[in-house]
Amino acid sequence: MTRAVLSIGANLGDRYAHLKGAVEGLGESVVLVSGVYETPPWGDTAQPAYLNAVLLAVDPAADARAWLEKARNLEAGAGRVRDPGRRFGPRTLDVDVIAVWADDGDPVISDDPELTLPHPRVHERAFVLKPWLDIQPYAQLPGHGWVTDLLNLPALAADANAMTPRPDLTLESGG
Ligand SMILES: Nc1ncnc2c1ncn2[C@@H]1O[C@H](COP(=O)(O)OP(=O)(O)OP(=O)(O)O)[C@@H](O)[C@H]1O
Ligand SMILES: Nc1nc2c(c(=O)[nH]1)N=C(CO)CN2
Repeated sequence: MTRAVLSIGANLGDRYAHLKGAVEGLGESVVLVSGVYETPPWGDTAQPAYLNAVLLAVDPAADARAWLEKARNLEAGAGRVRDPGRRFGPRTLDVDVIAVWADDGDPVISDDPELTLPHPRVHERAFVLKPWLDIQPYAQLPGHGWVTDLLNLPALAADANAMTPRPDLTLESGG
C-alpha cells in the first residue's frame, strides 16, 4: 500500500511551524501539498481557529498502519497532549489518515477503531475536503463519491465558505 491522503491541522502554539514540521517530517514521501486555510473550529467550537492543509504522500514501503504510525509520531513530535475529556479539543498538531490506496489503486477499507479507513468523519469536514480538492480536482472519497459533490452539499458549502485561504503561509513538498 503506497498512496495516502493525510490531513494536518493545528490550533495551539506556532500553528504554521507545526504544519511545516509535519510536512518536513514526512520528507520525500510528500508529492502534493494544498494551500493553507484558516478554519473555524469544527465539532467543539470553544477553541481557537485552526490552520489546515492536506497532503498526498507516496511510500512504497508503507502499509496503512505505517501511515498511522507516521501520523502519531508527528503529533508526538509537536508535543501534542491528549485531553481524554475533550474529543475534538485544541491541539498543537493533528495528523489524520484520510484514505489509503493499495498498489493496484484499490482503496483500503477498514473498520478497525485503531485505524478506520477512509477516516469516518471526513465526509462531514470541509476543512479536509476543500484543500484536498485543491490538489486533486477529481478526488473521490471511497464510499462517498466525488469530493466536489460533497462540498456542494449545503452544510459543507457553508463551512467551506467560512474558510479563509492563507496564501501568505506556504508549505513545500519533497523533503
Ligand atoms: N483514519 C484515522 N486516522 C487517524 N487516526 C485514526 C484513524 N482511524 C482511527 N484512528 C484512531 O483515532 C484515535 C484518536 O485520534 P485523534 O486523537 O487524532 O482523534 P481526533 O483528532 O480527536 O478526532 P478525529 O479522528 O475525528 O479527527 C487514534 O489514536 C487512532 O488510533
Ligand atoms: N477547523 C478544524 N476543526 C477541527 C479540527 C481541524 O483540524 N480543523 N480537528 C479536530 C480534531 O478532531 C476538531 N476540529
